[in-house]
Amino acid sequence: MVRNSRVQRRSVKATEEDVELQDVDVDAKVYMACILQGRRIGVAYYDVDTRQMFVLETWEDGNEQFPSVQLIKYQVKPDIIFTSTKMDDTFLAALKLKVGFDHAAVEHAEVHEVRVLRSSVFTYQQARHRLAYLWITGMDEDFTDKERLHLLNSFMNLDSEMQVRAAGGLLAVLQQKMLVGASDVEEYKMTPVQIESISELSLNGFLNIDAATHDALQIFQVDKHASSMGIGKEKEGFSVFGLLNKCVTLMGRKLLRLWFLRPILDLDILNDRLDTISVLQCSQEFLKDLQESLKHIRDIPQLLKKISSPSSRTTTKDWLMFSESVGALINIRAMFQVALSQRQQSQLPLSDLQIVRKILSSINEELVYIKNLVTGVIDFDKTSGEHTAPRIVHGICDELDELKNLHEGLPDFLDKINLLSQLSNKLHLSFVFFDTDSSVIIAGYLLRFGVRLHENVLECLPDFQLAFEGGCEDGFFYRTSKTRELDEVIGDIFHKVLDMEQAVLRELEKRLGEFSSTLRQAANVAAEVDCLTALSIVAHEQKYVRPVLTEDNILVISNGRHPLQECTVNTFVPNDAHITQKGRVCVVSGPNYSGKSIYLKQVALIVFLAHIGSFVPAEKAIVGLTDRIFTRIASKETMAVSQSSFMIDLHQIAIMLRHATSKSLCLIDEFGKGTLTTDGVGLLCSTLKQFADWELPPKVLACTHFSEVFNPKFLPKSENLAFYTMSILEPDDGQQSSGSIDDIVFLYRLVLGHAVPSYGKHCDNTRPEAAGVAPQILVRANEILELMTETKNIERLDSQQTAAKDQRYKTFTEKLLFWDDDKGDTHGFLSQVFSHSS
Ligand SMILES: Nc1ncnc2c1ncn2[C@@H]1O[C@H](COP(=O)(O)OP(=O)(O)OP(=O)(O)O)[C@@H](O)[C@H]1O
Repeated sequence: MVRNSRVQRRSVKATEEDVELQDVDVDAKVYMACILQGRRIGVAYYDVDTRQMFVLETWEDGNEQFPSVQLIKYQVKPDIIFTSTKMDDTFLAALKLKVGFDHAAVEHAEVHEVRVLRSSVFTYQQARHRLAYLWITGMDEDFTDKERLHLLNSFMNLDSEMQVRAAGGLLAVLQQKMLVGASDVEEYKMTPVQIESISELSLNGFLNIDAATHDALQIFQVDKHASSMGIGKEKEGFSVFGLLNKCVTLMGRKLLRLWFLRPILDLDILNDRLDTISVLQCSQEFLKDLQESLKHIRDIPQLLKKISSPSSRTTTKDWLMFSESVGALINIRAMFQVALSQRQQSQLPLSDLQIVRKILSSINEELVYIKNLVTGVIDFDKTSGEHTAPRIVHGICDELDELKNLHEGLPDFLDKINLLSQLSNKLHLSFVFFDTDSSVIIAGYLLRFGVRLHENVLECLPDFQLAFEGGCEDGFFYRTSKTRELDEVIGDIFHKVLDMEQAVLRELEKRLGEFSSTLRQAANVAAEVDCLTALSIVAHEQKYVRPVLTEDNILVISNGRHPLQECTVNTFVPNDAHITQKGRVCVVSGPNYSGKSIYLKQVALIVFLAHIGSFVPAEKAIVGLTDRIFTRIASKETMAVSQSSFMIDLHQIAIMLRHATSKSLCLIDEFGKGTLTTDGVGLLCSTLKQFADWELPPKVLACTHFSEVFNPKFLPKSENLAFYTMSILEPDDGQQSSGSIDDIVFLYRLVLGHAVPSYGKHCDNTRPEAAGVAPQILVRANEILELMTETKNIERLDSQQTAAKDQRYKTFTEKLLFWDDDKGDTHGFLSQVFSHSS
């Protein structure tokens, strides 16, 4: 019954969409859907031949050609791309662009079609609904909705909104064309076509990191505003981004965020960034000066948008910021020119750096012209306030100058007339001028009398006409032939001046529009300089070193540190990592609190930072290019599918096993502890075995408390497996442990070998105490542990209450034994016994 109603609901939706989807009359090999929201891009594509669907969520950097989209198109080669009606023209143009890496390739590139579908096809709810009822090979017919959703979640992350929306939109088209079936519609069940698999697409050229990994590694951390309701701006909390973000411009911050979101694999670009940091960090003085100049650069693209928009009015402040920004750009160029002339002899010439070339070519003479143009037109001295309309300098237009002179002399002129008129007829009258800004909507010159003119007087003055009375200048205001004459001769000078100034401003804005691409390019270069300056400052302050990036599939770190953790402890113990051909699956054991998780994360963070082009917290690091970092670290509630913590863990492992390649880095932190120990051991050992069986496994770092992993019956020996432990100092063998925290010294040092699993009681005695666990619980835990180790019976725990009860029962039993029914008083005996027991 329930099932039928669902079929009905679905059919209604299908007909609504059919209105538009009917038009999809193409026969293609590769169908793709691509949508954009803010800077997030969602992509899904389906290959008809292999019946595989791929999804991807990525970020764009604001470049109008959308390079990631072009890269995906180049990789996927779609015949048709579907997108939503809500996409803007720039994005549509980017989707339509033919792709190829040189002119000849573009010439010969296949033309693909771009079709726009109603935006509702791409809503998250509809998309998720469609995905939820999708038939994928391997799905059992008996699967419940929940089971199907769980399986789907192991194929793709249902929390990634954009990829879900793109996939849903694409499915609408595919279902319309009967290319794929849905599990809840009978007629589709007849169609044997199913999707073979759904996978997350790895974007060639990028180190792919999902949100869970960002979270686990604390790459970003947003703190809500401190106000109780969380209202207000969010700010970056204690995170790797927060640590490295020493940018001083908004554009720099945005770009650095993008570098963090999309670490790259291009060795040329990465090495160039590293070269730049090497050079810059040598001169702290230069870095300081550079940041001083950068601070004056505002969000140039935003200012340009305001300047070129016909609907928004610019203020003096906008022009001041614009002029200062251009001035600062010119200053930065000058600083590099001076540095270039001084550093010719140095080992790494500045002129070899890409960023220096960009500065010299993008911040060119045109910017000097722009700066002169703006300061030559806008009168920054003559403004009445930052938020008022800008004024124009003298000397731009003769007519405007004349009017301005007249307007400036107007108060004197009116005073003279007033004086004359008062002298001539001794009446309290004056010439006043109202403009439209005044509370009275009247423009022009009026004659003011302190009293209303009598009708007899007005009869003698036929050209006098009462305009109005009162107003802010108390009195009676008349138009006369003389005031009309004044209107005609000098008129509304103020507004004429404003109009003419606006016209000059529009001309200036138009002129600047011609240089908008130069300005944008210069702004992009400034953002890059800001990011590199920030990374150089951090590299110097935190004593990071330059990593060696290599195509070889290895990872060698000497004395690596955790960038965040080292800021929070007095002495941080550095550790090595050595992953080359053998022993790529590293199992790290050790007691609680011995530094296992920190070690895993620090290795991943060093790899991550190297792919941004940053120096890394280590003494030496050779980092092989990595395609993805996977994590099974802290379980986090997910909104897309209601899952238990253990289910989330399983999904993370499933995604890892499905998508990892030899070039991936996988972090597994205590997988299997969220279920029965036996099940957990089984799952962990089989996962590690699966990786160890590869010819060249991914680089795996797994930490665990399960001692079974050392038993070859559970985890067969393999040269791909390597065992490490976090060393601790225990009391000498002969010495009796008091079981206190002081007995163990955590050395936080990774060494080869196994951890003998006798740490339990030490750990139980140490950290839980620190975490506020009551001492009696710890004592009892120790007792149980010891009895279990010695395979003895665990006796009942005696308390005062149980002892009192025991005593009562004992007394009762004794009395019962000595009682003789023939001799005694039965009634008295019973009342005595029951009064005791009650
Ligand atoms: N290399 C190090 N140098 C100094 N202190 C460290 C180091 N590594 C870890 N620590 C300290 O030890 C604490 C615990 O580390 P971590 O969480 O990695 O332990 P763990 O072995 O993973 O514990 P558990 O098994 O309980 O998860 C950290 O919060 C930090 O204060």
